Amino acid sequence: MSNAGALIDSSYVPAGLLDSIEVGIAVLDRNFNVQVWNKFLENHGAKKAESIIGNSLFSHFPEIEERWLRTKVDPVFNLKSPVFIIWEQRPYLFKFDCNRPVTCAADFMYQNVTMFPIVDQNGHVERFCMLVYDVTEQALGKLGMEHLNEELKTASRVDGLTGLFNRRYWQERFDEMHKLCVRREKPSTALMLDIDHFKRINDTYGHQAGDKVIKMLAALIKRCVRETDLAGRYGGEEFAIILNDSSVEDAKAVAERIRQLAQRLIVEHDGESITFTVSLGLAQFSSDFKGAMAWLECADQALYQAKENGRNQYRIYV
Ligand SMILES: Nc1nc2c(ncn2[C@@H]2O[C@H](COP(=O)(O)OP(=O)(O)OP(=O)(O)O)[C@@H](O)[C@H]2O)c(=O)[nH]1
Repeated sequence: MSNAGALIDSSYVPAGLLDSIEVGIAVLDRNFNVQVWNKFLENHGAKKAESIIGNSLFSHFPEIEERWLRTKVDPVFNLKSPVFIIWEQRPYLFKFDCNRPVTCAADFMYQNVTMFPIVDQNGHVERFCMLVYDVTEQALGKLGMEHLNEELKTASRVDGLTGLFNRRYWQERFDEMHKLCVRREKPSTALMLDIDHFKRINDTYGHQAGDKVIKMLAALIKRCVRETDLAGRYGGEEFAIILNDSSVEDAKAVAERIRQLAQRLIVEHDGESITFTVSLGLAQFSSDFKGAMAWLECADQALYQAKENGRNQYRIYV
C-alpha cells in the first residue's frame, strides 16, 4: 500500500491556480466539513464557496450516500493511502449538469474522483483533498462504442426480414441446447416448418408479397412460442424451432396452433388478399440421436412426410 500523502496547505497554493484549473478541488476534514472549495466546484455545483465552507459536504449534496462515502474514505485516514472512484463504478459523486448542455448527450457530468490524505507536520492525517475530474466525453465515447458493439452483435445474429435468429446463430444456440438435452431429464422437441407451395405465392403475387408472407408468419411463430424456445429462420421459407422442456405431446399442441393460425392469416398486398398453409415436422429429443444434426434431420423427415401426406398438417418422427 503506498503512502501517497501530501504535505499541502491551501494557503501555499496560489488562488489563481485553484480557481482556473478545470478540475474540482476540495479539502475536507474528518467530519467531511468543507475547508476549500474551488471555482470549478462552485460553478458546477451552483453554490458559492462561502455558503459551503465550514459546512458538512452531505448537507449541501444530498445525492451523496453518506455511509458509503465515509467507508470509501476510511483508507485515506487509516492507511494514508489514496482512494479512487471511477465513473464505471459510479457515474458521478456530485450530480452536476453536463458541461455543454447543447452538444452533450448526457444528463449529468460523468466524474472520476481521487481522494488523498493531507499529512500534517506531525505525520497525522486530519484532512483530505478531493479532486473531481469531468470525464463526460470519455464516458460517452466508451458507452457509445459499447452500444454500437451491442447493436452489431444483435444484427449479426438476427435475420433482417423476420427478426428471428438467422441460421448461423440459431445453429450455434441449437448445438448448445442439444448438449444440455443430453444431460437433462426433461424432453425437448425440434419442430421444422415450411410454407406450402411457396413458389406459387411468389409466382402469383411477386417476390415482395412472398417476403411479406414470410414476415407475417415469423411474427405469428413468435407469438406461439415461449421466450425460452429457440426460433430461427432456417432457410428461405423454412423455420426451425426448439421447444424447450416440451415433450412431443406438448409440441403437438404448439404445432397445431401455428398451423391453424397460419391457415387463417390473411396477408394483404397490393390489393390482394393472400392466404397460405404450412407443414410441420416434430421430433422429440432422444439420446439415441448421434448429434444435434441427427435430431434436426428427424424433424425434417417428419416435415417431408407431412408434405407427402398432402401438406397443411404436422407429422411426428417415430
Ligand atoms: N419471396 C421470397 N421467396 C423466397 C425466399 N427464399 C426462398 N424463396 C422462394 O421459396 C420457394 C421455395 O420453393 P420450393 O422449395 O419449391 O417449395 P414450395 O413451393 O414451398 O413447395 P413445397 O415446400 O413442396 O410445398 C422458391 O421459389 C424460392 O425462390 C425469400 O426470402 N423471399
